[in-house]
Amino acid sequence: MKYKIAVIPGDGIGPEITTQAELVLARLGELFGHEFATTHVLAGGAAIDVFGEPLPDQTIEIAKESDAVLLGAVGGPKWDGMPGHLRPEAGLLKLRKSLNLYANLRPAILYDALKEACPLRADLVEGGLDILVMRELTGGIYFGEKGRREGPNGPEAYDVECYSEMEVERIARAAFEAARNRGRDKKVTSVDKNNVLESSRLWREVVIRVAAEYPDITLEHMFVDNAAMQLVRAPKQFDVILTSNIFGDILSDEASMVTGSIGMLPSASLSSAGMPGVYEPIHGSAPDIAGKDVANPIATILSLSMMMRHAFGLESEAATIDQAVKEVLEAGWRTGDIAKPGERTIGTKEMGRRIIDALKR
Ligand SMILES: NC(=O)C1=CN([C@@H]2O[C@H](COP(=O)(O)OP(=O)(O)OC[C@H]3O[C@@H](n4cnc5c(N)ncnc54)[C@H](O)[C@@H]3O)[C@@H](O)[C@H]2O)C=CC1
Ligand SMILES: CC(C)CC(=O)C(=O)O
Ligand SMILES: [Mg+2]
Repeated sequence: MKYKIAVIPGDGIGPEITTQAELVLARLGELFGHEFATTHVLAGGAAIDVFGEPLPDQTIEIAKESDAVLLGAVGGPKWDGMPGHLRPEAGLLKLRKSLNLYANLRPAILYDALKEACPLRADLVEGGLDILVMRELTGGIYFGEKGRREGPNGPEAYDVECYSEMEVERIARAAFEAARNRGRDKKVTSVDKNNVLESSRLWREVVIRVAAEYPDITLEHMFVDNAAMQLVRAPKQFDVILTSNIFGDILSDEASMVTGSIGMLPSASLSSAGMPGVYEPIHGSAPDIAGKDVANPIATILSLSMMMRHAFGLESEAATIDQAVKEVLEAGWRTGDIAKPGERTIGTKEMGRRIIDALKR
């Protein structure tokens, strides 16, 4: 079978990690007899350099014609001085909006072999961790009205947090469905700031309404400040965390570190309108380590596993990737971000090669 995949390497470590993921994809295709046909397109700083804008129409068109999109990361100091709407990050937001990718699934799993990379006390993560952050991705403050103006005390700036009932309803439904299908604690923790924000009060009302359709799922509510604390105090209490765009962005970075490193967390950004999903690591372009062959490619490789499952329904192929990653970690191979002090480390390319060698049908 042929699958069309648009690849957006992006900036910084983006090209290094997507290269490894593409090599995994090629080997997986050989093993299972699929043709994964990739087309490279530009977004982010790389697109600004060529086209003068962070998301050219051509990239959106090719993405829309594809079955799935694999993305590295965008952004970097070279483009930091650009006006907001022309920055690399604006291209990523536009891509998410253009494809209506309102549901961002960020699974934070602590692998057995990485227990020691978790900075928390061993008893807090005994038995492992498997949290799904369900982040709303096309609404909220990242997309609200923004601007500069003259205020009573001089120049000021504003960004508006706004959610419609429809936006909350569909992401809540995605979270309850996920909690049901995961078959774990069947619990959704909705994270908001309902004690202060009107948008959070609407969020909570809608979530409670949707919860009535899921009597088998336990719903609890938590303020975001408490959630940030609870994630390091007692992370095992979480099954599915349902939250807004900005809160999910922040909490998923925190959750990633609880599982060892931000270099481990994949994501799937999905729509329900027949658009292709975008599969990408949750981390950024890491300019501090770009071009040094030290970035961990596992988050990107695990994003491919999510692509196999969510875009193509290829469960065995997804399990093959997951198993290969597990075996390589169990064999003790580590990039710098998941290594103990003084432990021998391998680079991006070698980690990719070892995962490819471990792929077995
Ligand atoms: N999805 C995307 O394209 C995202 C883009 N960004 C952009 O990335 C740039 C850098 O942002 P930061 O705040 O530094 O976040 P970042 O996630 O790029 O890096 C944070 C820290 O984690 C490390 N790190 C990240 N990924 C790693 C990996 N795979 N292996 C090992 N270490 C890794 C970095 O070296 C850095 O020390 C900015 O321009 C930002 O706007 C940030 C987040 C997401
Ligand atoms: C441009 C940012 C919103 C990207 C980001 O930090 C993320 O999606 O995690
Ligand atoms: Mg982020």
